[in-house]
Amino acid sequence: MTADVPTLLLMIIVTSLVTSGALLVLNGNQRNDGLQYWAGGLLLSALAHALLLLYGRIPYLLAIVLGNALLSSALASFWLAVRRFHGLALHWARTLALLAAIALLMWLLQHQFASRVVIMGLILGLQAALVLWVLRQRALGAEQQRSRGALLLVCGLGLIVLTMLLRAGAALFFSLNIASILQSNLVQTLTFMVSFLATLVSSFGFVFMAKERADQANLRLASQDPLTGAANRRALMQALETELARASRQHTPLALLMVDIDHFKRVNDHYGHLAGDHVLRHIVGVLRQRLRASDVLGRYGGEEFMLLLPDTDLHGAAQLAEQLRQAVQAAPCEWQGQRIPFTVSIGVAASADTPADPSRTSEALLQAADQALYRAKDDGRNRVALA
Ligand SMILES: Nc1nc2c(ncn2[C@@H]2O[C@H](COP(=O)(O)OP(=O)(O)OP(=O)(O)O)[C@@H](O)[C@H]2O)c(=O)[nH]1
Repeated sequence: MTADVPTLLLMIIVTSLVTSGALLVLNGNQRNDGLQYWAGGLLLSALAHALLLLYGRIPYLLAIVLGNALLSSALASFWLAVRRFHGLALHWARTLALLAAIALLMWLLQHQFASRVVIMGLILGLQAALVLWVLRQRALGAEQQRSRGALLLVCGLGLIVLTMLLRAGAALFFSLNIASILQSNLVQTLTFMVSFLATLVSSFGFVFMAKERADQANLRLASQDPLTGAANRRALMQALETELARASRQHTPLALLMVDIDHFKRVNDHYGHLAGDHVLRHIVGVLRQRLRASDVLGRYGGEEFMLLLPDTDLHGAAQLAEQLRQAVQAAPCEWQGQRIPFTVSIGVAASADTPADPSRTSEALLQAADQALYRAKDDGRNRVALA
């Protein structure tokens, strides 16, 4: 079964052009995730296939020498896109040297179709394998392991590697029985059919990867306090409900600490609001150093922070609260060469470990910790009070 090669080439050209245009519009000028390199690669691929399609009607130099160099530069552009996506250096000199070498080889092999097929098959296959190599190295990161986009991209690139190596092998060990790039046979049909599919699949994969990254960034923004980087109030409330449900299921205690900076207004009035902001970031750093990975720290509002301590009872939480109070006092904040001493008051509450306990609602726990905090303030500040 064979298909008309010029038709297949046209399909690749149109698909590459449309996808490239869509990517350029989608990307705008804002993002830096390599989409513009991928779009550039698709444009180069469209141009390369157009030149190959014109073989016989335009000079050999344009159709084959430039056509193959552009084909290789399309894959080089995909490689640059993936490197840019992962924040790796872009090796322009190596890329240009490869393209020059391909042009020279194609010129030297003017009358040897089979040799050209073998060499280009090997080069393009290896280039696609190089892109896979970058992805493999990065797959160790947590973000990539779960990425469905990366999986699609790997499938598309894998198809290119396989097809190009099979094409090179077919030309090397069997006769292709054709004399030009535009003639049809099984190998030609498979090559261009799979190239068409691989272009689509890998482009979808790369766009998904960019989208997944943007989604993650949005999720982070939606759950983070922009000033301190701690969880924001919305994320805190969500975590409180989740942890309460877990504590209830597993019959474990859950502690909640309300940490409030004492006389923070004076810090602002005396050192200025920027210094006040710096103190807020500083205290998050001090608190974080003493927490477990499962603890949740967030900014409840203004100069008030909330800490959720899973699997911790009132006694354990009170001990930690006292350590935190002392740590804050012992680590005054440095701001433009000045030391800004400050203290905190902490209210501690915990849900008991019996499922029927009425303190197992978020409102009850919050209210208890809040009341304890106000007692700590009333009793003179810089202290811990238990609910
Ligand atoms: N710099 C800065 N200040 C903030 C921010 N959010 C709230 N504040 C300030 O925090 C101060 C809170 O003041 P108060 O509620 O009177 O509390 P306090 O001065 O800490 O007194 P006590 O809590 O009673 O010890 C106000 O001056 C707010 O302007 C912020 O994001 N940055």
